[in-house]
Amino acid sequence: MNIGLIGKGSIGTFLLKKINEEQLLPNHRITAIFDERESSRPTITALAEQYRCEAVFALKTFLEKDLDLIIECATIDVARKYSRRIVKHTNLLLISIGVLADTYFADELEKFAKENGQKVFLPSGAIGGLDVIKAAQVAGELDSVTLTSRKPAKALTDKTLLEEKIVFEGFADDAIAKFPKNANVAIALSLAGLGARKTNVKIIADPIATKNIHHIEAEGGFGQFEVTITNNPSPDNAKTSYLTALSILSVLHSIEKTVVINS
Ligand SMILES: NC(=O)C1=CN([C@@H]2O[C@H](COP(=O)(O)OP(=O)(O)OC[C@H]3O[C@@H](n4cnc5c(N)ncnc54)[C@H](OP(=O)(O)O)[C@@H]3O)[C@@H](O)[C@H]2O)C=CC1
Ligand SMILES: O=C([O-])CC(=O)C(=O)O
Repeated sequence: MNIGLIGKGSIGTFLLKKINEEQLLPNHRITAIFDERESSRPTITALAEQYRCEAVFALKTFLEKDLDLIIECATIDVARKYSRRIVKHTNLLLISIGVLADTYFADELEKFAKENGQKVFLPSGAIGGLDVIKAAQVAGELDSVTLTSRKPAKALTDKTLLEEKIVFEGFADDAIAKFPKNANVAIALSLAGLGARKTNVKIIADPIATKNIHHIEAEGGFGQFEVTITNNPSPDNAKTSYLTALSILSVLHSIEKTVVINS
């Protein structure tokens, strides 16, 4: 598969290393990196040279490339800006899943993808248990879902905290509006289950925590479910759990398989 990449941060550079340098997924290769900002030219050019792919500075050129999939690992704003045009040309993997909290945008993206025979892949990111939530929801056997995220205080606030503080309590769509770099998991959970207006979220800034801990509780006709994941942070971005990038590799790994385990 020829892959196009948007985002050269902790996830983007990890993918370049694993896929192009280490060839962890022999059937996949990142063939182009895209960034139209003038200020990014030197970095994108250097990365393209290092990882033997092409640096592309115009969206039109990027979309004309022979790409089977474009991976967005940048920001919600980037996802909002480019996704709808991307799915008119090729498949899209979104990691800034929070963009889909805007239901008008999400419906339009789905419509454009469908009309053009493309898929939108949403990895499980920094959480697990979406298989359970999806299975419970498919026949309406899911009544409540709550996510409690505990992150190092400095990932969530500029203020110095001496003790832990609940910085958000409410629904998932408000969580992502307030914490666009920390609550993508809340929207992934919403999409798997009850939607962003019915998924409860609590975010705790913890001055002692060094890991990103997500606790999911759900119940309904299926039974009760609880899972806690204690994520190591990415080496280059403490806000982002390392598992997020691994979950993208996992989607790529499954994409061409004949026997696929649901996740
Ligand atoms: N779904 C999930 O479970 C999770 C999702 N995420 C989300 O994944 C995304 C990527 O995370 P991560 O790699 O850690 O973030 P980083 O901040 O490390 O990297 C983001 C990259 O996007 C680049 N970028 C910003 N604007 C543009 C633009 N207009 N065009 C092209 N590139 C751009 C940035 O470049 P520059 O620095 O030069 O501006 C940077 O290289 C984020 O949105 C994050 O919130 C994170 C964790 C979990
Ligand atoms: O990486 C994490 O632990 C969660 C995160 O930032 C997000 O969902 O945006």
